[in-house]
Amino acid sequence: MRIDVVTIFPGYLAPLREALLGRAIEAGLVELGVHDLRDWTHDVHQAVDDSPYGGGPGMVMRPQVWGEALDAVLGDAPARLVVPTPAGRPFTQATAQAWAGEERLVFACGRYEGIDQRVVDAYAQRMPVDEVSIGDYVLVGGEVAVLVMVEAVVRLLPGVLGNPVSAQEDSFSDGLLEGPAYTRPVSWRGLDVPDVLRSGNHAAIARWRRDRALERTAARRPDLLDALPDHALDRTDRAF
Ligand SMILES: Nc1cc(-c2ccc3ccn(Cc4ccc(CN5CCCC5)cc4)c3c2)n[nH]1
Repeated sequence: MRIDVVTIFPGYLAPLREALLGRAIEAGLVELGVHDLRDWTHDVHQAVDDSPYGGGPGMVMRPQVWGEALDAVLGDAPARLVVPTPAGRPFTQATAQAWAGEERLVFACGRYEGIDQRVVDAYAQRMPVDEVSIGDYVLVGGEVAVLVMVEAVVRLLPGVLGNPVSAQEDSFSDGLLEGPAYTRPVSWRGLDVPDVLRSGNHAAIARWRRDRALERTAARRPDLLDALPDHALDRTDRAF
């Protein structure tokens, strides 16, 4: 997979070259290009923003600069264009799974109050364009959202995770939050590991883990429980 990011703050994307993702890039599992939007300005001030038509607070990013940058970065290769925005469709694990199958992702990081809508509209005429939100809170720009989304997608690529089974067993994969996890020591600051986890009784352990996941999901994310298809809960599960 090739990933390109266009931003006025390329340094914000430096963490993508660290640790697991950095190793995936070095291993050639993913290619990453980070591009400074200002490279496509032609004025001495390198202006990328202007006042909003119709008034309103802040500034909007100019379409011309974005058009030159995206034309240059995209070239002729097909790609999915991703534009983070507070007004986007929710980015979920399902989105990450879907994008993990893409040959190419190009991320357009806005700043100010966002990017002139015609940039999305123009590229949507010739490629898939997703306006996505990573949560119901307002960031200062798209860069942090891109860090989140790239990490969620790249960890799903074959060969990236040391223990691939965990990508399948991710929380949200069975529709529930994952329950508590424990490791040594068996007792720590007066708190003990639940006996069942040391019993060797794998059926009991699986039941206990599912019960904790249901309990936690009911307490923290009842919306996920409501969204579960009927067959997903067995009679024992329905106690929660
Ligand atoms: N999930 C998520 C994604 C983002 C995000 C992504 C890209 C950009 C580019 C610029 N901004 C700042 C920003 C500030 C204010 C407004 C104006 N809107 C009016 C009412 C609520 C806000 C829009 C945009 C981004 C923010 N934030 N949160």
